[in-house]
Amino acid sequence: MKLTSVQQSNSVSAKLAYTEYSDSSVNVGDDSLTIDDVVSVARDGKQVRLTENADILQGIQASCDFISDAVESGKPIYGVTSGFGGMADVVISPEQASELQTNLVWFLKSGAGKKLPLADVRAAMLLRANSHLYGASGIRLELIRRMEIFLNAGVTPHVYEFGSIGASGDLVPLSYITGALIGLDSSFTVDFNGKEMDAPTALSQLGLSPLQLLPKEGLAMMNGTSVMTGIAANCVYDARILLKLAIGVHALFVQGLNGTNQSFHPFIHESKPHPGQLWAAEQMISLLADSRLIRDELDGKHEYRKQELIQDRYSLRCLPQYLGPIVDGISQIARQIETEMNSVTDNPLIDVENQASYHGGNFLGQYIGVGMDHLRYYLGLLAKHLDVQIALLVSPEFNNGLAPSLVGNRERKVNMGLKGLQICGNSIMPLLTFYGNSLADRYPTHAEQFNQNVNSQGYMSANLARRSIEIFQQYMAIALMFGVQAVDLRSYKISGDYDARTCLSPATRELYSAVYQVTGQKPSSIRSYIWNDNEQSLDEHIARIAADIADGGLIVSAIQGC
Ligand SMILES: O=C(O)/C=C/c1ccccc1
Repeated sequence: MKLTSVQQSNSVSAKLAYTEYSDSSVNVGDDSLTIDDVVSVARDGKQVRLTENADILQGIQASCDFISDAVESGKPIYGVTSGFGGMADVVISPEQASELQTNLVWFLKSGAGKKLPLADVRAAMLLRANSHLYGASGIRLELIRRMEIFLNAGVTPHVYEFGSIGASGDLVPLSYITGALIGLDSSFTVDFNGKEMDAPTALSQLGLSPLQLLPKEGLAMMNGTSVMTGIAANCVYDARILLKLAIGVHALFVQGLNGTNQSFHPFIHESKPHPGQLWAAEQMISLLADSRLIRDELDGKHEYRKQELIQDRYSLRCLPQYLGPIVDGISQIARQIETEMNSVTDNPLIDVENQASYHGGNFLGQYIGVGMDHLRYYLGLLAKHLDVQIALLVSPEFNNGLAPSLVGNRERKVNMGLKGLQICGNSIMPLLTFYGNSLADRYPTHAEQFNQNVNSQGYMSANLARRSIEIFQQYMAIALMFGVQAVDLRSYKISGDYDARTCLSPATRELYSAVYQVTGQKPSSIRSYIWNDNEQSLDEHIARIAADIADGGLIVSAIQGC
C-alpha cells in the first residue's frame, strides 16, 4: 500500500497484509519516533509494535491505578471528577465518572467538511499511542493497543477536516478516533482496507468487543495534539522533498540560462556561514559539477560578455542567500514537530513517581500552528523564486540566447512554446504565497466560554499546509518541464545536440531523465522535449509529473541522493 499525502480519495484501497510483526516494524515507546517513521506507517503501511518494556507497561498501569484511587477517594481532579473546560465547576460523582468520558465522545462528535486523508488519520493514531506510552495519561494499555491493532489491520476511522481549534488538542477529530476504537455506535465509521463500514462491525471483524471507557480515558484520548501533529509530520516530509526538487530544478535552470557557478563559491558562503546558505551553495556546486552548459568560473575568472552582464542576476547569483532561511526554517520546524510527536499532550498529567496529578496545557498546539504557518510561508517563497527564474527563461532579453517562450521548432511560425505553461504557473505561484499567510494569530478569544481563549489553530494550519503542498506539486511539475526544455535548447546551442544528457552535469542527468520517462517521452538529438505545440497535451504532462511527485516515484528517487 502507498497512501500519498495528497491522496485524493479516502476509498483508496489499503491493501495491508498485516499478520505478524516483521523486523522492519516501527517500535513505539522505546525510542523517539521520527518524521520518517510516521510516514512509513501512515503511507507505506509499515507495521507498528508497541514496547514490551516492563517498566513502561507498569508505569501505564500505575497511572490508571492513580486515577481509580482518586475517583474512589473522591479527590478533585479536573475532567475526572469535574466537568470539562468552562464547566469545570461541575462536580462529578464517582458513579458518573465513567459516563462523563463516554459523554465526551458524544458531544465532541461535531466535525464538518470532507474526510481527512487516511494517511493523516493513521499518523494521528500512531502518535496518540506513542504519547500514551509515556505513562502520564491514565489510560489502559488495552485501549492503547487498539490503535496498534487498527494500524496493523488497515482500519482507519473517518475524521473530518473542520472541528479543531488546536487548543484543548484536537478534541473533535480525536472523538471520531476514540468512538471507533471503542465501537461506541454505528455512526462512527471506518475504512477497513478500502471498505467503508461502521465501527462496531469493524471491531467484530477484528475479534474485538466494544470497550467501556474508564474515568480519564476519554480525556486522555481526545485531549491531545496528535492529529495536527500527524498531518504536520506528513507535510514536513513532503516539504523536504519539494525543497530538494526545487534545488534540482534551480540546477537545471542555471544550466538552461548558461549561468555561472562562481556565485556558489565556498569562499563567499564561508564568509557568511548560515547553515542553510552553506548547504544550498554546496548543493549547487555539486549539482553543477562537470556541466558543459554553465560558465565554469570557480577559479575566479570572469569575462566581459558583450551585451550580457558580467555577473548573473539576483535570482541566480543570490540563490544560496535566498534559499538559506528556507532551509534553516524547515529544519527548525522538523525539530519542533519531532518534539511534539514524542510528547505527552493531554491534561491533567499524572506523575506516578510522586503520586500527584498536575493541571496544565500541553494540548495547546502552538508549535504546530506557528510551524505550519511558517512552512506554508517558506513554500510560497520557494515557489516565487522558481517563478522569477522561469520569467528569465522565457524572455529573450534575459535568457542568454534561447528562443522566446522556449519555442522548440522555430521554423513552425505558429509555435508559441511554453507560453500557456508559464501562464498556468503564474496562476499557481501567487496562490502559494497567499497560502503563506498566517492563521495562528487569528484565533477567536471567546472560544469555549472563554476557557480556550488562546488557541493555536494548529489543526487548520496543518490542513492548509497539506493543501499548499498539493498545489506546489502541480507547480513543481511545471517548473520541471521548463527545466527540461531549457537544458535541451541550451544543449543544442552549445553542442548542436538537443539531447541534453551529453552536456548536463552528471548530478542532474537523473532528474532530467526521470521527467522524460514519467511523461512517456525520450530525449532526442534532433528535437527538444517540447518541439511543436500540437504534438502533446501539456496538461497531461503536468498531471503525470505531479502524480509521480506525490507518490514518491521516479522523480523523487532521482533527487534522493542530494
Ligand atoms: O480546559 C481544559 O483543560 C479542557 C477543556 C475541554 C473542553 C471541552 C472538552 C474537553 C476539554
